[in-house]
Amino acid sequence: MVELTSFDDLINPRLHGKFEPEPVYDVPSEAPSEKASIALDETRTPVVIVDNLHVKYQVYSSGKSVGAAGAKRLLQSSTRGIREVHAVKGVSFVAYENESIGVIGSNGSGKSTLMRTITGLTTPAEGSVYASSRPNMLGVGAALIPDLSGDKNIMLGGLALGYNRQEINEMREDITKFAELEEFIDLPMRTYSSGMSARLKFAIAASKQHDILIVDEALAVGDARFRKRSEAKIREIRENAGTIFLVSHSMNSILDTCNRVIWIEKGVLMMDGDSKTVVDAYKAKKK
Ligand SMILES: Nc1ncnc2c1ncn2[C@@H]1O[C@H](COP(=O)(O)OP(=O)(O)OP(=O)(O)O)[C@@H](O)[C@H]1O
Repeated sequence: MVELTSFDDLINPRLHGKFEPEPVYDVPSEAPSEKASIALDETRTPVVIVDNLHVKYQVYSSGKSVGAAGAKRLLQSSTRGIREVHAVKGVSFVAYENESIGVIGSNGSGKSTLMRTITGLTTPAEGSVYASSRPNMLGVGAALIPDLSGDKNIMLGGLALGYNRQEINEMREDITKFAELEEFIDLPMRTYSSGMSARLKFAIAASKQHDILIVDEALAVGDARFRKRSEAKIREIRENAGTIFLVSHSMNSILDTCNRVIWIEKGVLMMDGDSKTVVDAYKAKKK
């Protein structure tokens, strides 16, 4: 059984000489809701534990999310016009090593919010997320620069993933090949079609072996053929002892790639089980 540790420990272990199994987040609410008890399978290695997770957004009624300036205004006189969106409502589950978990649900059901909270990008209102290592969202988009060539962007993306120059030089041919951009790799990325950029981003991000990887559908774009190859790559990452979450509206992708599915509707966990059972139940409900 692995020791579950907090993000703080992962970020700077030297600051945490003594191991204290703190949750990634633990924000007690004034009136805690009844906690669902989590059943752990003792025979397998848990890598992510989501315990009674609630996520809320504060939004202006204009639809804008409340940023730093908005939060300041919240402290001032009128708070009218601010609405709360309760995007994830008491979700609990345990993900184990080597699982490939599909995350499905209607538009706006809370899938991306749940994934962002697992990676630590979004703070929960209540509940906890525990992880054995830092979960990574597949994507290096933010690190890339459109005016630079695909090749230079491989270097940038690789550095963003933590590789050194020599390692990137050894990988660049494989990445270029996987992205099918051999003839275009010296051209600026802004001249690429959206499919070509998506392929390059996927190829760079997937070059790293992630222990816990989250793939949001929006990133797994490209044409049908590339989609098949990216699915195969996802399976390969999984086989190398990784755990993968795949958010998708394509039930075929989910059935081809995942051995377990979590179905969320309006922020509530509807079903968690083997892919076919959950996808069938979801399809039946959607009819
Ligand atoms: N940054 C944000 N600020 C305010 N509300 C948000 C924010 N992000 C998401 N929401 C709201 O939270 C709810 C869940 O959204 P989320 O994006 O997690 O759903 P989703 O299941 O991923 O949707 P889709 O399938 O359409 O991508 C929605 O009501 C959405 O409007």
